[in-house]
Amino acid sequence: MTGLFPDTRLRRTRSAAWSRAMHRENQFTPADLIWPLFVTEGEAVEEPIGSLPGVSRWSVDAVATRAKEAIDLGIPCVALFPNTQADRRSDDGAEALNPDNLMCRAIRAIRDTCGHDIGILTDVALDPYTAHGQDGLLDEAGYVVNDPTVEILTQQALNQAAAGADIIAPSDMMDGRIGAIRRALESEGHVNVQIMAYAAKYASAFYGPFRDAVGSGGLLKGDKKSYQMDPANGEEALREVALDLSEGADSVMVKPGLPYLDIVRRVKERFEVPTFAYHVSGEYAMIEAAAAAGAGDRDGLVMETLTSFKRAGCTGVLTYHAEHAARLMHG
Ligand SMILES: NCc1[nH]cc(CCC(=O)O)c1CC(=O)O
Ligand SMILES: [Mg+2]
Repeated sequence: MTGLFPDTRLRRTRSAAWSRAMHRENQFTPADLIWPLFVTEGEAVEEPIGSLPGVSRWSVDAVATRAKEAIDLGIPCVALFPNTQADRRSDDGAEALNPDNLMCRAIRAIRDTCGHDIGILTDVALDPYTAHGQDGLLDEAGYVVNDPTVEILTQQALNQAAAGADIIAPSDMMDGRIGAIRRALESEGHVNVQIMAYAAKYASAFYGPFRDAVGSGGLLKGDKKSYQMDPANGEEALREVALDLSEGADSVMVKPGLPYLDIVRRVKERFEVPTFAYHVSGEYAMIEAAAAAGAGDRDGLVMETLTSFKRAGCTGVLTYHAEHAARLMHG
């Protein structure tokens, strides 16, 4: 092991840039990024999102252009989130099953423009389509019912796969949905469509700007604590991950990111499977607010944060900083 001072001086290997580069244990690369894109109606539309400075909603044609840029930046995957018009939302979220909904049109536009040079990840949950902003169906008491929701989510996943999605990412936290979706994908011939399970997703205060972005924030009454996890729990996250893997998840996600790096580390060490983190909207907004207030250097904050995800054991990170970080890495 390590000897004593002065034989051992840990500052020796830090004394020059070449040496620091040589001894660096983790390196974040553009291939570690998943770029989230919000989709809205119209053509040639860019709508800035107030609570997410620097992030916009894009019309379908513009989303395809962004995906092309992702390829040029070496980003392997984009994640799509639709801002469904109010008049297409309903209590049962039926728009999620429409083969011509915003999500499906965006998938097809990206495929037309980019072929198979980029992965398309699609979120499975009903909140962008429900009039009440919850991720599933409600009973009379307003409780989100599990099994009937899983049936709709399964149809939603098939709808996305039929449109050309590569990775189905259920973010709803219903029990049993991974197995149901996997079986349905297999029986419909989508054997190579992956599932990235939002396995350990917490009922977090960091999702606010996202709900503005997809237009469900103002609609949501109450909270999501009857399905998303209690931020106080760690062992339960390992059970969630174990179940999703046993049901056929190809990779798992921990969400949010920074406040849950301990969970990332425990999942990675316990299961040794591809493990992703969702660096969520409120975390992005926090960094942007700090930089805008002069409390830190934006580029430094962004790259240090992304590197911390790698160090914790992440295979990759879904982040609103994806485009900016990729440009920084390309110099
Ligand atoms: N199923 C919805 C969903 N998918 C991704 C996010 C949040 C992502 C973010 O804050 O960036 C949410 C919000 C929620 O659960 O209320
Ligand atoms: Mg679960």
